[in-house]
Amino acid sequence: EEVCLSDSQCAQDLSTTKNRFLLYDVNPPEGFNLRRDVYMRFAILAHKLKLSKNEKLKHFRLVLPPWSHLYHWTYNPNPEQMPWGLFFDLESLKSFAPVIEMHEFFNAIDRKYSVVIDEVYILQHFKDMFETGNFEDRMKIEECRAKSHLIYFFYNNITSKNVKCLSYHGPATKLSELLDKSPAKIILLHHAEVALHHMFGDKLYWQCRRSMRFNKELRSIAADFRQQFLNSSDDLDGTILPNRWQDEKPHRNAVGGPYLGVHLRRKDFLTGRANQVPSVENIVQQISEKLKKLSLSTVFVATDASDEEYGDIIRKIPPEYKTIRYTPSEKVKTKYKDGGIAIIEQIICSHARHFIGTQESTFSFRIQEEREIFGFPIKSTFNSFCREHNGCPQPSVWKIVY
Ligand SMILES: C[C@@H]1O[C@H](OP(=O)(O)OP(=O)(O)OC[C@H]2O[C@@H](n3cnc4c(=O)[nH]c(N)nc43)[C@H](O)[C@@H]2O)[C@@H](O)[C@H](O)[C@@H]1O
Repeated sequence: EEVCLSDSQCAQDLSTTKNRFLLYDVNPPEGFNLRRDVYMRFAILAHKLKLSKNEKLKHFRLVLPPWSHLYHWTYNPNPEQMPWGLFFDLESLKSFAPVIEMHEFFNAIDRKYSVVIDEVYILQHFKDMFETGNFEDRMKIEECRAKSHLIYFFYNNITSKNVKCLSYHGPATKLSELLDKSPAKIILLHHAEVALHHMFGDKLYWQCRRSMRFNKELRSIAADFRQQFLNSSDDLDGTILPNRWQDEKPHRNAVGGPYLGVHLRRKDFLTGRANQVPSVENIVQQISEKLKKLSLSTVFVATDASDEEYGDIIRKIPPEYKTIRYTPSEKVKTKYKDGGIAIIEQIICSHARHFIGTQESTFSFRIQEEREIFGFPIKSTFNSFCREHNGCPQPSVWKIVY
């Protein structure tokens, strides 16, 4: 089903008159791992549209917004549009929902030099939602409240003459009502993060999540690093998964490599959430206690901390413990950039015997989900560093469901 063998054949398949295209974009300052969550809301919508009996809805393709100008990433020299296939296993994504890369969309509509989007909807919250306490699912075209400068994925050959603001409250799947009424072939939803999950944490949610496998080369770079520096391999750690996510079965017998994995979110969290992030001394103390308790001697640190702060951590860790951080080669840096490096660090944390993350960081949440897929004991996964003075709230336990 839906297999095309060459680019031109794929483009031909996509350009059939029945096909419609749904594009979406997210609030610019949002980071990579929140964007992954927004993807799931829309992949689940696309999955449901494909199963629909309604001729107007069943031929929708969800166009993946290229990665560009991310607030947390450094670019050298100029930001470019990176496709999803650089970070994820595209075949795996496509086996859950009818998604296509932006370049597949360009080929399909055969308007390479200028793309006109039929209808653009900028999603916004209802103004009165919190005042009136009306949290019913609803949508209504209203005046635009925020001045939104549309950037169209940083392409200068995409435009639209038809831009409206849509006040919205409800799950992304409710947008099928809008898509059903609209005659448009190409629709863009901006501020897509306003639309919520259809159902957070149910079977469909986890199917979608399991289909989000990382690109094979990134997985293999992480595996080599684990093997070389952490004495960790899927064989020994009990983290072998079937080739296809569809063949995964419920299990909870993963052991993990002989190291503690930690995620220390610093940078903008140091200022934006100053009362939440512990000091280096405090972190070192929590790591040392945990290593001792688990009889481990190695900690792998995933972090966006400066070299200076990381150096401080290394200096303060007691000498009987080894601290390891992933340092990418020039080749990895050039090809995968900040996004790929962060993913490699996430994969390494996902394979640790025990994990401690940063409170309220979606980067840490995604690692927790990955560990649920690998089948780790709950206790080894849902842990956050305690705050300096403000107690020790722990993350919600969202168990995998099959
Ligand atoms: C303040 C908020 O923070 C939220 O961040 P949060 O949930 O941690 O999760 P992310 O959005 O993924 O974190 C921001 C970015 O920082 C880098 N980063 C964070 N931790 C690490 C790490 O351990 N290693 C490496 N290599 N890179 C890291 C990475 O590029 C990541 O995508 C944002 O999503 C929101 O949009 C908002 O900005």
